[in-house]
Amino acid sequence: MAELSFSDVGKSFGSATVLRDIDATVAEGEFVALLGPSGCGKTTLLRLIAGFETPDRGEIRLGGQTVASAVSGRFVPPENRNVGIVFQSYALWPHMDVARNVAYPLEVRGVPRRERAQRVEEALALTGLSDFAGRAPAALSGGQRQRVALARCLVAEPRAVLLDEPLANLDLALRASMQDAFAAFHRRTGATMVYVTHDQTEALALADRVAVMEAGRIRQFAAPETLYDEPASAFVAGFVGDGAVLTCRPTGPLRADGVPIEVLGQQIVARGRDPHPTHVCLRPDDLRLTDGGAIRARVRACTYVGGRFRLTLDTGEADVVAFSRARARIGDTTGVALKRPWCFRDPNAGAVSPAMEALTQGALTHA
Ligand SMILES: Nc1ncnc2c1ncn2[C@@H]1O[C@H](COP(=O)(O)OP(=O)(O)OP(=O)(O)O)[C@@H](O)[C@H]1O
Repeated sequence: MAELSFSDVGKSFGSATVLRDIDATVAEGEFVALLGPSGCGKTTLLRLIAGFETPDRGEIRLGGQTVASAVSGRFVPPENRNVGIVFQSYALWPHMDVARNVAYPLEVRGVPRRERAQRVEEALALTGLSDFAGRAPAALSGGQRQRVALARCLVAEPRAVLLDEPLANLDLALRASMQDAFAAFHRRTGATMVYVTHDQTEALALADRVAVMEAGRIRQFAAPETLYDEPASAFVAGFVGDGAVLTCRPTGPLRADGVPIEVLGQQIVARGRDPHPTHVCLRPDDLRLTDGGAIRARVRACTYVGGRFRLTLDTGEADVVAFSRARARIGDTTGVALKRPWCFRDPNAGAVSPAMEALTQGALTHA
């Protein structure tokens, strides 16, 4: 397995730039998800790694070797990259049984029969398919077919495994059990994996780190808990996790315990590192429903989410989301208090005004 890195990679189709400024490194053995809305460039990035597309800018390296470079013009074709790919469509041979499907990449390479049999057996065991070796793909469930595709990819001992929405065709229950299967597969093989999805639950559940993409750019590349607790932009805050993203304004210098801000008419000390935050991310857990809460909000929606209720609350200024143990009636009014939400400066916010600079000067000296 191998490290994968991108430096300043860009890609256009005609006049449309679909990837820009891609600078990232996937460590050897790391499980990374590419997450973003439809059309943000996830599949194109995957195709660049596989060698189905060439970059217009920058360089891609795999295991210390440059596999594509717009600078030197070097390009290693897909068949020489030793990268495994699992598509959502499985792409199995219908006339071959499971074992033969898995053996196929080794047959093509001329691997001797005995070694082939042993490697196929191992791959089937790793994916929990040992009992299905003699079955035809048509006699398998969607999840089992996907595992055959995974075994076939694994048997070739690729330097990296690329997965393009591999669970998109499966029903919800199967998706959950396949997520467990992918996680187990990753633990046992230590494979470097890049997993494309537009399903944030899947990305956050599976990946060591998630690259959140928007309009051809990686907006934040971090561990799931960092994306959730400390989003770097309004886009990431809104795209990952539940809750609301509101504008805020700093009310004083950065302190050791956080940033004084005003949001929803309240002065609070939020979590944060930027002295000039523009936005605050209110996760449901950042809100406390209490009669004494200074913010008055009207219940707009109440849905049961297993063990508790998810409330959408209209504060008059913006809608926020909170959890409640008790069911609430639509139209009821409740008090809301803010805990310590995360605040940040959105990269699109532009320069800090001199007035704002003056207000927030003296960072830490007043802490
Ligand atoms: N071969 C191509 N020629 C022209 N445009 C393309 C080509 N391939 C992709 N695009 C465009 O590039 C953009 C990114 O596409 P891509 O498939 O990478 O997005 P995605 O994030 O994987 O989307 P989805 O989640 O819908 O699969 C889209 O606007 C798409 O229309």
